[in-house]
Amino acid sequence: MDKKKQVILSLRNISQSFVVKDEVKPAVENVSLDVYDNEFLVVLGPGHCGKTVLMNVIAGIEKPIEGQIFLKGEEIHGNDRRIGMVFQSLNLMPWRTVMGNVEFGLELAGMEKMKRRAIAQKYIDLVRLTGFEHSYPHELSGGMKQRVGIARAYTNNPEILIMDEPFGALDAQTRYAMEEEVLRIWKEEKRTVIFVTNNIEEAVFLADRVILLSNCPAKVKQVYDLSPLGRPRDLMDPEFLRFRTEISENTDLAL
Ligand SMILES: Nc1ncnc2c1ncn2[C@@H]1O[C@H](COP(=O)(O)OP(=O)(O)OP(=O)(O)O)[C@@H](O)[C@H]1O
Repeated sequence: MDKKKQVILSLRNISQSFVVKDEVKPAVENVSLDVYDNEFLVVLGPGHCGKTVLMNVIAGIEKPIEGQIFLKGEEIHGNDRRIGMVFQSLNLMPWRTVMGNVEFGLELAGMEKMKRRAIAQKYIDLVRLTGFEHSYPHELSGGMKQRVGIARAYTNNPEILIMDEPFGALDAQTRYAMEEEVLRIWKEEKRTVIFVTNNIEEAVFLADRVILLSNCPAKVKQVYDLSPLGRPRDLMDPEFLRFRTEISENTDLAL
């Protein structure tokens, strides 16, 4: 069987809701999906549709009111270290250097210094921050901070990496550059990536498959297989534009 098509993560009937001023407000409704090993999956949806809530549920930060999550066929409950996360607001520790931030997870896990430094250095090199090991977050540009966040996540050696709108706060040029970078890193250091965005072009540029979510509460509206596009992708290619238009016409407007 094609290795790419092995299911690594399954969501079954995931629902999440919150009580706001005595009213139950659903945020995610009955989401079921399979994620394949090593694929680049993009979860696309309008603003405030429930994307972050869904990612928090997968990462075990929130417990869903209904549904099950299976990792490699076994049900998981809550946080699992095989699932890592890169946030838009990176939560870098300003008092720690790039190295200090990247090695933090391994330090917490009690790994001795030489060993954890070697692993952290590998990922600092991978994200092309070699030479900035001793810099502090305030000395870095937005794109460089994202690189630190990516290196930190990889250093913890997750099998699945969730990236929740990592480039939402970047200017357009840096964003394009980081999209290329994230694909380069994914090709060099294969992991399953679940990348969240509300940007259709970004989704079509990056994804093996796009999961299109509806407006809040988030439901799976459609799944698009973009493998016919091949890689690298050209934003002006007629097939690229056809997918972009098709997804755009099917996307709910953010309320
Ligand atoms: N802890 C909470 N309590 C109450 N409501 C919440 C909570 N967390 C999320 N929500 C609500 O759930 C809905 C979905 O939020 P979520 O952050 O998942 O959206 P999103 O799709 O990630 O949006 P964006 O693209 O703007 O980041 C929103 O209406 C939000 O206000």
